[in-house]
Amino acid sequence: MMKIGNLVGMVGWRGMVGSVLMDRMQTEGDFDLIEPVFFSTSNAGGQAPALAKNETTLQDAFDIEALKKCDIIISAQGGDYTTEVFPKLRAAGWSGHWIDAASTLRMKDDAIIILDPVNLPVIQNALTKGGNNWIGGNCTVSCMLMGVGALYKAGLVEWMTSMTYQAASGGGAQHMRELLTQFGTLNAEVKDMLDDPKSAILEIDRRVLHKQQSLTSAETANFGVPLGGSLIPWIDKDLGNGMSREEWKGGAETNKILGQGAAFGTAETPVDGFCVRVGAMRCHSQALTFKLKKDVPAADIEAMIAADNDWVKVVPNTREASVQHLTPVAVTGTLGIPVGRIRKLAMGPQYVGAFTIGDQLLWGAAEPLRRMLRILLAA
Ligand SMILES: NC(=O)C1=CN([C@@H]2O[C@H](COP(=O)(O)OP(=O)(O)OC[C@H]3O[C@@H](n4cnc5c(N)ncnc54)[C@H](OP(=O)(O)O)[C@@H]3O)[C@@H](O)[C@H]2O)C=CC1
Ligand SMILES: N[C@@H](CC(=O)OP(=O)(O)O)C(=O)O
Repeated sequence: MMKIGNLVGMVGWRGMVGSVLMDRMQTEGDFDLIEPVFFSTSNAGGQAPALAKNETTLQDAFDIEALKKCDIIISAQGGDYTTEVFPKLRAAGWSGHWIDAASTLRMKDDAIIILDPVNLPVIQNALTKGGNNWIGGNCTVSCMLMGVGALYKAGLVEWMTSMTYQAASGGGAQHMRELLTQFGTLNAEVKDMLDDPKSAILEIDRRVLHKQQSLTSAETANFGVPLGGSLIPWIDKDLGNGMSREEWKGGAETNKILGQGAAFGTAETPVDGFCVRVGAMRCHSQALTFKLKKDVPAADIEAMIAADNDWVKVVPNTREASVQHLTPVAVTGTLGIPVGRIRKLAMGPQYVGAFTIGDQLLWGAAEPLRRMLRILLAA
């Protein structure tokens, strides 16, 4: 295989996912290895970030000729951009490597969902065969597999169901702002009563509910309904069969990442559950139930999970450890993937429960992209 060049187009670098990506790339010294070219959909000709080396102005992210010069393009710009630009770029004969955070191309036959601590052999196999479309997985799926991938790799999982608690950031920056604004609005509504220790809690509750139920459409513009002090049991599109698109991704993407299913000539592992938006900021949490193919002692399960990769951490199944280390507040901004609450369930010795959390902007979005860049540069 020919050495891959290091002219790397950066698209979507100033968005929320892009900013986390830029931060991680600087921390890990990725820019020392590449010649970055920064693109913009809104400010072509403007000043590129200080990290730019030769090309210090922003290039037009819709200019196919400019994009074609890149050996590798990393996009965190979003699905609409991918839908518009990627086909034109390939149609224009570009054979470079496309690394993308958006879901648009994930399930295409010629695309690999990248999560190298879990599926490096799948990635390397595709690279050897000339693969050049590398797509980051759904945040919930990626964080889940970083935590409990060991059980899948060991061929132990008969099926898994996940109940998710997904953060506001999954919807984007405006959703995070909306959640915090709602919290502020609710607090303001009862501030006088909270300041008075003798005030009646049921009256506070009544006032909060009334406020939640009377939020204006501007105050719920992003989520569509109140999230502050509530939850939303549906994420992404309605597939019309009772399933949300986010729930569908759980099964489809998990199997594709693991290199199993019809496309690989093997059976799929059933993975299904419910995806729920909660008032967390940027960590997705999930309660998992496994049916294992055989009875494996809980201590062995813990040991397998702990040994799987450098980021997973088994949290002892005690109250103290769980409330300290198994929360979005403890995990946000870190690459750590804690897995706790591991225990056999009442249904029988093959049934195991676990709870895991991941920062959905790190392992859930940015980190697999920059690691794929490193894999390409080392190839
Ligand atoms: N949000 C998430 O949790 C996850 C998102 N993804 C995917 O990543 C992609 C991007 O998501 P996300 O980062 O949330 O999108 P953002 O909306 O934060 O950024 C996308 C683009 O919007 C433009 N933009 C316009 N106004 C601003 C502003 N005030 N600040 C920053 N950028 C601005 C920028 O483009 P320009 O510089 O060209 O103007 C930017 O690159 C999507 O495809 C999404 O599916 C994947 C996993 C998780
Ligand atoms: N859908 C996820 C965020 C996301 O961007 O997912 P995907 O990359 O699969 O579209 C959420 O809302 O939490």
